Amino acid sequence: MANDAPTPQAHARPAEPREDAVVEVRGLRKSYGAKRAVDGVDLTIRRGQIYAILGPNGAGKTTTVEMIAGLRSPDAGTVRVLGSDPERSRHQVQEHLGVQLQEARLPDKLRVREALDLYASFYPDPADPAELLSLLRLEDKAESPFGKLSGGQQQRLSIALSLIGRPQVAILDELTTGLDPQARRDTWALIESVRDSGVTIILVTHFMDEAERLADRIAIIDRGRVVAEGTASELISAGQERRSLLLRLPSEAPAGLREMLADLPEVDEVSEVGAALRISGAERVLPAVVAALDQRGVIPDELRTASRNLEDVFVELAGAHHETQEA
Ligand SMILES: Nc1ncnc2c1ncn2[C@@H]1O[C@H](COP(=O)(O)OP(=O)(O)OP(=O)(O)O)[C@@H](O)[C@H]1O
Repeated sequence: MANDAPTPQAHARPAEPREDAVVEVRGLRKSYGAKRAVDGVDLTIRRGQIYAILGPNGAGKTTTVEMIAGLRSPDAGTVRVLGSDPERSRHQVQEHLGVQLQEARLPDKLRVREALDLYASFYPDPADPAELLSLLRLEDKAESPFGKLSGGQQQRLSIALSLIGRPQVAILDELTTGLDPQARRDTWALIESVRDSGVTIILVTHFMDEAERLADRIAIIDRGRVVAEGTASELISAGQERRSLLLRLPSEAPAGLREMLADLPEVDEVSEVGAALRISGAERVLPAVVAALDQRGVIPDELRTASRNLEDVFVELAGAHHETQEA
């Protein structure tokens, strides 16, 4: 936090409060030296939602939620959590906000029950640790030291700790990174039950399947800006004029066919998906590919249209410069 010199917020646009908005962010900016990490972010998060902040590594997600949690000072912009500024009304906001930040580690020897009791002691009216242990299916691990828990159990404990103060809003950052597929699915089910118990959840993730599966709304953040916002189906259906198809060529297909398809004016992108090619492009990409194959006497083993998913949206919006950004 060395670069967090407090700066005036004189140019911030005033927040327009909305009735059921629990988090309102307007014109949020934050730089680290010359690096603009967050570059004018607006967000409205309503009560009872799972709201995903989705973006590639380094997009500015963590910096954004750290400002929502009052852990970093914005250079400009406003944040309201339950109507209050998390920096100026730190205690008031922290009482209602649970935060589970990326890769939070506890001392290896600290036992699960001790960790819950310790965190509970920070709050005037904490949740019952026994209830949380049962909600997170950690009852039989209550006496286990943190260092002896599996990755999934450690993750569940860190969720439990973020919920111990009975928060109205919980921020969960990179929740399922490093978990195996079953543990991820278990964690997703758990997050849904936490949302159903009335907690608004801000889920920071770079996993598209996680956002698509869990979130009521999604903000896609790229290079410090919100590049798209809506429900998963809204994001997927915007841009339907683009089409994708899956093509499996016969083994005797002439060499150079892939390059020939990539050069068609209707084709934007050709990528490999297992043994097949995924071809994306303009509305007329399917007839163009069929005609080009027919002209060369190639009969495909398989050719079908592919339904668009959040990954396609993400690649279109944030994918193009992702690698250069990381370099
Ligand atoms: N304390 C810091 N000092 C300097 N630069 C930082 C600091 N924290 C983050 N950055 C830079 O700011 C940009 C945004 O980082 P941030 O962690 O907010 O992104 P992110 O989307 O959460 O990515 P990740 O998932 O990789 O954490 C990145 O380029 C990062 O390198």
